[in-house]
Parts: sequence; structure tokens; C-alpha cells
Amino acid sequence: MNQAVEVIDVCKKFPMVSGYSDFFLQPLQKKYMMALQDVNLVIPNNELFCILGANGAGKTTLLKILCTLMLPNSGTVLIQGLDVVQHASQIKRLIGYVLSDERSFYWRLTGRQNLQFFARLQNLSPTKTQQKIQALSQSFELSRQLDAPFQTYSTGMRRKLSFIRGLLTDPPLILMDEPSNALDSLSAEQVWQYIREVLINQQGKTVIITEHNLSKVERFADRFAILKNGEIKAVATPHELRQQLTPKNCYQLVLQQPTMGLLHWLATSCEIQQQTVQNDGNLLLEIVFTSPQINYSAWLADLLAVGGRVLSFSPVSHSLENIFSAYYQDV
Ligand SMILES: Nc1ncnc2c1ncn2[C@@H]1O[C@H](COP(=O)(O)OP(=O)(O)OP(=O)(O)O)[C@@H](O)[C@H]1O
Repeated sequence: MNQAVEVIDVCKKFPMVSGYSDFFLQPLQKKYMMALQDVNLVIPNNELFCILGANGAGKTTLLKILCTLMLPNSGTVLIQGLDVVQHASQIKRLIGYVLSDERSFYWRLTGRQNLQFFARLQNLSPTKTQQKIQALSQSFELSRQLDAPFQTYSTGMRRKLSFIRGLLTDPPLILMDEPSNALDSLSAEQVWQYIREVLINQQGKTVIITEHNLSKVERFADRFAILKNGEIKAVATPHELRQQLTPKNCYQLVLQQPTMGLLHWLATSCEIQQQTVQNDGNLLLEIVFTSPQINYSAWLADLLAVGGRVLSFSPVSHSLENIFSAYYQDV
């Protein structure tokens, strides 16, 4: 089985809380909001896949359906070929999950006792449990706090304990809701490095993550999906989307205090898409060459000949942040 996850035409709706007026005017009519609409996704094994979306886009709902905590209203979800509705208990053994609204730890027990408890629930032997707790608490730098009561943990430490619990049984598929959330920047970096290098590259696992930190996604993820109002708007690698959204022959040019005459020449030789005057009076331009066979060195030589003082000239490459906002604005 090469596909870790297949999501086919999945919809999820939630009843909307109605006010008194709705209750009296239309007592029998229940209103719903669509949290997920016809979602389709295929995620192969050994991929680090990210689900991106603004607040309320449906990311957590999708993750909860994948880890069998919530059922879809329609559609099919297969985890390693097993249906989440029919084979939920089998699927639970294949996945580890780390959700952001974690409330299931026992506050009076220590971190270690909590982990031992959840390991017992999952039939992990005491020896294996001890080995895993030791190795994982070292990786997530939580060894020193393991014997303190959970109620004394900071939010970041609680998050780290959730990671350890999600990985205790060595599941092949791991689902994480916003792993960087509540972690300081150094810990967030360590967690992402661990996911990429240990879980994906060394252990060959599949990891699905929801995330708001786009720079982390750009550096570490293999592919991502953009979810907007419960619908998938794009599924691609960061490189593929950048190519799709960047017009061909689009360049960034910085000129030192150009004259009006120079700008006029520029407007006749290319299309100026954007221009910004910088603090020092220099001009930052985004330009597009309409002719596909442009000779860049000849064009730059002409620009210098008409008095242009070029500080930089480079192809435009959109960041994942630009791509994300482009999808959120007009798609
Ligand atoms: N149990 C629920 N009952 C009613 N509505 C819900 C429920 N859970 C989620 N929703 C609604 O479904 C939509 C999607 O919520 P979801 O939590 O999946 O979004 P999200 O993308 O994870 O957001 P965030 O980034 O803020 O965590 C939201 O409009 C939310 O209000």
C-alpha cells in the first residue's frame, strides 16, 4: 500500500447555534455550517504534508476526521487502505496524534506517570515504555521535568509531553495540529528538525501537520494543501506553486534615484507591475518582459547607456507567504 491517506469527497457540517428569534420563527429548521466541502487528498507514505489555512478554515476538523476522533457526514477516508468508519480501532493503532487543544493528561500525575498510563492503554510493554520515554524525553529536552507533576508544566512543556505521547508506540502515521504553537523559536526549530530528519528521513514515517508558521512549512514540508472555507484550493510543493504564481520573465530591479526620463524609457521597454520608493530615494520595481526572447545583458547595457544606475536585478521568486495571501485574496 503506497498511499498513507486517501480522502475522497469528504464533507463535514456542524449545527449552527441559533438565537431565540430563529427558534420561534423556524422551530423545526436547523441551520448548518459546512466545515469541510468535497475535500479530496492523496498523501503517499513517507511524506511530510502540511495543511495550511486561516483560522476557521477547517484544518483541525480534517485532522480529527483522519485520526478517527470525528466522523465525516459524507465521503470516504482511507488510512493505509482502511476505512475510518469501519476500521476505526485498527486505524488507531497505526496513528499517533498531537492535537492543540490537549486536555486529557492527568494534572496530579507526573509527566512520566502520564506517559506510563497512556503506554499501558496502548499495550506497550513496561521495558519498551521505559526505553521510549527515555529516548523521546531526551530528544524533546524534557528529561529533567519528567518527574514533576503535570500541573506544574508550562504550556510549551505540556506540548512537548503531547509529542512524546503521540510517538510512544512508534506509529507509521503521525498527525500534528500546529506543532510550533506555544513553543519558543528554538524549541519549534528543534521539533521541525526532528520531524524532518528523524521521523521522515530516518524512520520513513508519514507526518501530516497543520501549521500557521509558513517559513517552517517552506523549509521542511514536501507538499502542502491550502484550505479555505472548508475547500481545498491547491495541493502542491512550494516550488510548484511559486512557478504557477510567478509570471514568466518577471524581475525585480532596484535603481538609484532614477530620473523621469529614465522611467519613461523603462516603461517603453518593459511592463512595470509595481514600484516602491525606498527610504533612501532608490526605486524598487517589479517588471515583466513581454517578449519571450529578451536578451537580458543587451537590455541592461541599454539601461546603463540611458543613465540607469542599477543596484540590483534578479528574477522574482514569491515566498510561501505571498502565495498564501494570493490564494486567500482572490481564489
Ligand atoms: N464542534 C463544533 N461545533 C460547531 N462548529 C464547529 C465545531 N468545530 C469546529 N467548528 C467550526 O468549523 C469551522 C472549522 O473549524 P476548525 O477548528 O476545523 O478550523 P481551523 O482551521 O482548525 O482553525 P484554527 O486555525 O483557528 O484552529 C469553524 O467555523 C468552526 O467554528
